Amino acid sequence: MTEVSLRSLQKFYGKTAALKAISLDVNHGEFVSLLGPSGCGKSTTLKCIAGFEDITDGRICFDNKDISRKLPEDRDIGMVFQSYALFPHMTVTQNLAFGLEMRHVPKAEIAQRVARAMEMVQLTPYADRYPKKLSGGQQQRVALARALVIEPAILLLDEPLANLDAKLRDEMRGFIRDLQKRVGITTIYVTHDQNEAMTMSDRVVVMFDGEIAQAATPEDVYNRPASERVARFVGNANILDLPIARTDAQGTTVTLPGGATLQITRPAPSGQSRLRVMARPEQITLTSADLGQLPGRIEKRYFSGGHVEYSVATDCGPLFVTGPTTQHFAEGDSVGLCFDPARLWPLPDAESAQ
Ligand SMILES: Nc1ncnc2c1ncn2[C@@H]1O[C@H](COP(=O)(O)OP(=O)(O)OP(=O)(O)O)[C@@H](O)[C@H]1O
Repeated sequence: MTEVSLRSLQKFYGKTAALKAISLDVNHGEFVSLLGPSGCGKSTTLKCIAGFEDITDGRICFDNKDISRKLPEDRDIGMVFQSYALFPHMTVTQNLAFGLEMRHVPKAEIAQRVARAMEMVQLTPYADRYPKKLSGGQQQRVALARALVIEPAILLLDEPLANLDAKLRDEMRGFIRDLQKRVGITTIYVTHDQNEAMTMSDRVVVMFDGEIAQAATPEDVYNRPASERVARFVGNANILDLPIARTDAQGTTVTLPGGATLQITRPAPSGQSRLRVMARPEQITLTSADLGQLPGRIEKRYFSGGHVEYSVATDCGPLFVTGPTTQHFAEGDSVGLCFDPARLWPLPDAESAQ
């Protein structure tokens, strides 16, 4: 297991700054996802770590050794891409053996390691098949086995599930995560799918415009976003801009339109007259109009299987709320909204000004 450190890593393509001095430590055996919109620099980060792109400035260290100038083949990395990039004229066995043959591993050992890798990804019955006779998920498992069979120190995965249909993607998510835990390999995973990042990772690194906006556990990124932009990118976020009634040792008290107050016990920025707070859709409950802290009217109702989604018009703007299927509100109904102040998250200063 290897620790990966990016130290003030910069990458320019001509005048385009793809990475603006990013720093990140990935621990031994950790599964870290790079998450962000298209063009934010996720793939560039991965390519720099793999050595497929030269870096402009900064350093990349594996176990504290600077490998920034090493050739890709000397970095001890396994990589899986969105396009499986299997050799079409080789069987599954031959695809897996190729990297080991290139490394002049003895024949008997190749046979053993290939058999073990094939078993790991449950493809033993398909050993003699050619890639075009395999499903997308099976091909992706071959790609994964081919990366792992060389027993690399680090596994890099660039949107490996993007070409699979939704059901297969769900299956492969669990499969990759279980395999990674079993093998214990340090893994960096690129995705623009927040569900994928949240369900698979020990830590999620949210990137915008070549910079790291937050690197934290999935729970922290979701419940305690570092900025309004992170809050809006990761899941649905209701942002309420509320006047501060008072700040004291107990926390910050804000006033909702209509007069109800909420005491926010989490630390809030000081010296402001207003506070922007985030409430996730499932952190707001709907009740009858006379009982809620904020009055509203159901504008839209969407049944989505496990729960119901509502768009509710309020004096704080439209709010997105999810509720249980056992509770029924119809479009046009007057409702009351209740907030749990312990779960409201005050957003930092800098973003409040935007
Ligand atoms: N070979 C290249 N030449 C010039 N600019 C590039 C090159 N590769 C990437 N870029 C630019 O660098 C920035 C980061 O690109 P990158 O591919 O890392 O983004 P990404 O987050 O992986 O996006 P996506 O999710 O669309 O793959 C973008 O502005 C992109 O246009």
